[in-house]
Amino acid sequence: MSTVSVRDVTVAFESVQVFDGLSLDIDEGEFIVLLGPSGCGKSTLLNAIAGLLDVADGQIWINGKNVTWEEPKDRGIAMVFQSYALYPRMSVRENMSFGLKMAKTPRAEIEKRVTKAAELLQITPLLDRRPDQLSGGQRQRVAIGRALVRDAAVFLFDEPLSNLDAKLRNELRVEIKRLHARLGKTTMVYVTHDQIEAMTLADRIVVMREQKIQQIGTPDEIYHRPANLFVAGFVGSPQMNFIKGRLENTGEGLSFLAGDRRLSLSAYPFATAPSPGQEVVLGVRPEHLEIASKGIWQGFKVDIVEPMGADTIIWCSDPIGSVQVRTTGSRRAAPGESLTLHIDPTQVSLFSAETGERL
Ligand SMILES: Nc1ncnc2c1ncn2[C@@H]1O[C@H](COP(=O)(O)OP(=O)(O)OP(=O)(O)O)[C@@H](O)[C@H]1O
Repeated sequence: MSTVSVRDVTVAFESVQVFDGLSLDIDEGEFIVLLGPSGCGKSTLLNAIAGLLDVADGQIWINGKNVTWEEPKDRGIAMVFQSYALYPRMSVRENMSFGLKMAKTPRAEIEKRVTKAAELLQITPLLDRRPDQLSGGQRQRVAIGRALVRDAAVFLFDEPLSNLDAKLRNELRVEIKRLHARLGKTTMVYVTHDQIEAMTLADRIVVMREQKIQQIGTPDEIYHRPANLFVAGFVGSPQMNFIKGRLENTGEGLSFLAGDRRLSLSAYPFATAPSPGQEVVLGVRPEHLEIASKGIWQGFKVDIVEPMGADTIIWCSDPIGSVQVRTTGSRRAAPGESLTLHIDPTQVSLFSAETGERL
């Protein structure tokens, strides 16, 4: 059953139309991440689900109920924003209780929920402190706790970790994942432009660009079978290598050709019927360019070597374009050295040069 259903939604800001009939179904208990560059419409979509802005057309359903015209507080959702927005003069306990008090929840029930949320987030020892006596990470935990006590079926997060330093962000990311697992059936919709957060947290990622959904898929699908050149280039660091070329029928069946480089595509799982002569872009992840002792892709010249600890990134140049190779941390190479690369054709992605769509 879908917990959140966005049906053919259009949003307009005065003269600017943001979505034109956007639809998305989110299942009960799913962790959905909305991922995309600044301005792609992630927050607008989240705010439309939350009821913080009106839709011009279409419907929003939450828990089997049409909530398109319901107030945010009546939608069965809880939100966590980038800025914690805690009340500075109230203790953590009071901050977490405030919304429930306003809703006239009985005192014993408030106490029970705050105790449980504090335990889940490991902030019980902080309950009597004020926000200015907390670190950034602790404040964001309190903000999550304040959402948690609402016992909502759907949690909406808008870049909740982007104000934190890298170490805290990693810690809290793991906490959020653990929280989702513990809560079981709670649906989470999480906005970020950080692909690591998206890959590690999501059951499914929704990749957006210019207010349109580009692809919806598991992190594995998004990473290994990107639907188009945009998704392929946006997800993955270092970025996927792109090599321009064309499809040709050779003695080995259909092949990719770029300059005098050739790759047999007999094992490539084409999603659409390929046409020989077609201009294409070959996409290959840096970790799928293997340094080999022999092979047909010889003579790639090493430009720069970046030792990263766990792995090494080697930048190579070639008449067909420059590529980045990800190899083991202990591998070294000298600038000017010549490398032979092996590519497994089942690990590559092919895109139409004309449309950018996956072939
Ligand atoms: N109040 C508004 N009035 C006019 N245009 C708006 C308004 N809010 C958002 N937009 C436009 O809608 C588009 C989507 O914005 P949105 O904030 O949803 O993007 P985003 O992906 O969340 O970006 P960011 O990561 O920078 O927050 C942008 O082109 C933005 O300029």
